[in-house]
Amino acid sequence: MSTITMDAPDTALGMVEPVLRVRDLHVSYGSTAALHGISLDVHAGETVALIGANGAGKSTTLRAISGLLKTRSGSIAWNGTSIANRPPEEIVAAGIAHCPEERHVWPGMTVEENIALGAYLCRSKDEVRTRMGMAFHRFPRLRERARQLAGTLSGGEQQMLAIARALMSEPRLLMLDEPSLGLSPRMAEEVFEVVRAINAHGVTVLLVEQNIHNALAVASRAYVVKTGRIAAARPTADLRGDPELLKAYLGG
Ligand SMILES: Nc1ncnc2c1ncn2[C@@H]1O[C@H](COP(=O)(O)OP(=O)(O)OP(=O)(O)O)[C@@H](O)[C@H]1O
Repeated sequence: MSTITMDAPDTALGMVEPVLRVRDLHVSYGSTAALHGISLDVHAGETVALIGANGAGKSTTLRAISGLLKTRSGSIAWNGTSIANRPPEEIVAAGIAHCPEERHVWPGMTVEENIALGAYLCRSKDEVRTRMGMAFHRFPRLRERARQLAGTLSGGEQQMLAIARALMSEPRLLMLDEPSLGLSPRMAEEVFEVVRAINAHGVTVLLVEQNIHNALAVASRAYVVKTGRIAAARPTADLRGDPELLKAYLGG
């Protein structure tokens, strides 16, 4: 397996300026290094997956992009502007939303109240109402349960709720961390249908997913993350059609 050189275009998209450009990113938890030079590009309108074993550094990469973790070195550019180490709320305002692995819905609050939490950047009640209407239009199942406590929703519904809340900031890039975690295959398929629909509406998606089948089905390109580094960058069609290649990257 060869390590790719990120300055060389890894697809035909390499000729187009990416909306998100990460270069040589190093991140540590205290004195323990987790990322050892991650580089990746995401282009407008793409769905890109980060795949790899547990502990490879996928979630850490998303957390650094969304400003939840400080970077030690390297760069993160969003539409050509550096966002590395900016406060998370500034990054949300710039158009990047992060739906973390732990869904973090507030169980004692209603569905409606949980969604409204995503609207903290809205300037008026009217704006909140309009975006709430759009959220309920997109997620009719949540509309039916608007007054229900979030803690009473199924795992899949809670995931939809977390996505609906993230969309309240009207992001241009939605980062999803393990959206199918703990869901039944049917529920996971529903969540991925939602992801496809969001992407079809022009939102770029960066996805971390342990379920390789789901990741390769929804994304057009994938980065394989291995011990804090990018081991490969491939169109998902290549990986779908070549189980041996996938095995070589992911180790079985
Ligand atoms: N809060 C933390 N404190 C200390 N080390 C951490 C913390 N979170 C992650 N790590 C370490 O950082 C490395 C990368 O972890 P990360 O969670 O980014 O991996 P991942 O690829 O997302 O895997 P998973 O699917 O298990 O979440 C691992 O060695 C992990 O143990």
